[in-house]
Amino acid sequence: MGTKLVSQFLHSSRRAFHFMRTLNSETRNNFHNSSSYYYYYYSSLAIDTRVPATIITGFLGSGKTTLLNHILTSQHGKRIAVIENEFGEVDIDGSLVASHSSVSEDIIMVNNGCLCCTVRGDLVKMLLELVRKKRDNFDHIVIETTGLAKPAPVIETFCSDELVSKYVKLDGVVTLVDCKHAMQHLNEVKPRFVVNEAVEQVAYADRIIMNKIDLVTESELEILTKKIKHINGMAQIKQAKFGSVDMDFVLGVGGYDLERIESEVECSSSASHQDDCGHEHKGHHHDHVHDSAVSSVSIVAEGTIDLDEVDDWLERVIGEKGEDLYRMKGVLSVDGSNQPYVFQGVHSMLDGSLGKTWEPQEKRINKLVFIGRNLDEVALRKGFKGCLA
Ligand SMILES: Nc1nc2c(ncn2[C@@H]2O[C@H](COP(=O)(O)OP(=O)(O)OP(=O)(O)O)[C@@H](O)[C@H]2O)c(=O)[nH]1
Repeated sequence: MGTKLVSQFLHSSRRAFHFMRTLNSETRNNFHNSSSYYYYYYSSLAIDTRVPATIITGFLGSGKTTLLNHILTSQHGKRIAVIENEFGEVDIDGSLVASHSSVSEDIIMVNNGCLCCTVRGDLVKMLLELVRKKRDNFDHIVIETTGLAKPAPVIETFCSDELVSKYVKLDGVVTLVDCKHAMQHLNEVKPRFVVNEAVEQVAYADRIIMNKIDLVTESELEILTKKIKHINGMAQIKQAKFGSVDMDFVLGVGGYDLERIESEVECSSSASHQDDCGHEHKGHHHDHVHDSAVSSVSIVAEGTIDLDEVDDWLERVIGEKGEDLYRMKGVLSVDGSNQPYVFQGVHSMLDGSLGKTWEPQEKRINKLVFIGRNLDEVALRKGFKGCLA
């Protein structure tokens, strides 16, 4: 357990490559009967030919199919394969989508049942079937989940299934929010140990579409935006009517690409609380909305970090909070290195590499964002401070 993977990586090699680490947490055991660390290396210098996949999620009726139709009928030059996930015997959404589609090669696969629980194996099967038999017919996969799906297991499929992650890469999670009804769902108090799907869908998003803005007032939108940013300070947000957003907002997001972490973390941390070096950053997003068990913590701090310390600290945080730690991203200024260390993670899986060399005039600032349940903000800040060189 004492392996210093981050430091080892930096000290032993200057080549940029990724690592993936899986700790022996309860979460991992649920998905993967592995009881030991699992390291996965591959060169980020190699061209990534894997097919990107987008997960569309959002509460019942929030506009997922409407967005899907918009994607299928927009001019983006991509051939899309769709995996639809519907309860019940009649595949209404599948036929809706098909009738709107302008591209004859669209491939639509439907399964009945919930992708997030009973039929996750089906998702793996469908993805593999697509890439094995029809790879030349499409450039991107879009998966529409049911409104009650928990996104975590679907995301985990891309990270933990070796075959899937060999051929398909998760591009991003796009969450539709029904502005008229979201607050009610987000605030719904669930019995202990029961997940609030609406909150989870927001928490895991890389992109959030606040849909149906025609049905609410400006002030309602403002309050809901605060609520959403409190839960997820990492995602980019756009308001829309009938899912009408630019295609580059939903396709080609690179939400899990280490190369994009710097710009993604930039967005989220610029809206953070007072930082650890004592001055404020604009755009406070944490305005104290009702406490929700799921929230974001952003840390912005000058100074350089000791990689061994960060390694230990992240290992501890993941070990203690793995299951409750939904997403994390960071850019770190490493003591003695002219390249930042960038990382991103889902639960106990962590993926990191060296970023592009700091510009001579660039201010080397550490930026980290955590999204999770019952995060201890004070402890996270303190833990990070302890890593400063
Ligand atoms: N007023 C208004 N209605 C919308 C908007 N976007 C979608 N709708 C309508 O909302 C209803 C639900 O939209 P869908 O796209 O089917 O939502 P969904 O998330 O796929 O629904 P489920 O699959 O049942 O979870 C449809 O009648 C849409 O036409 C919007 O921006 N404004």
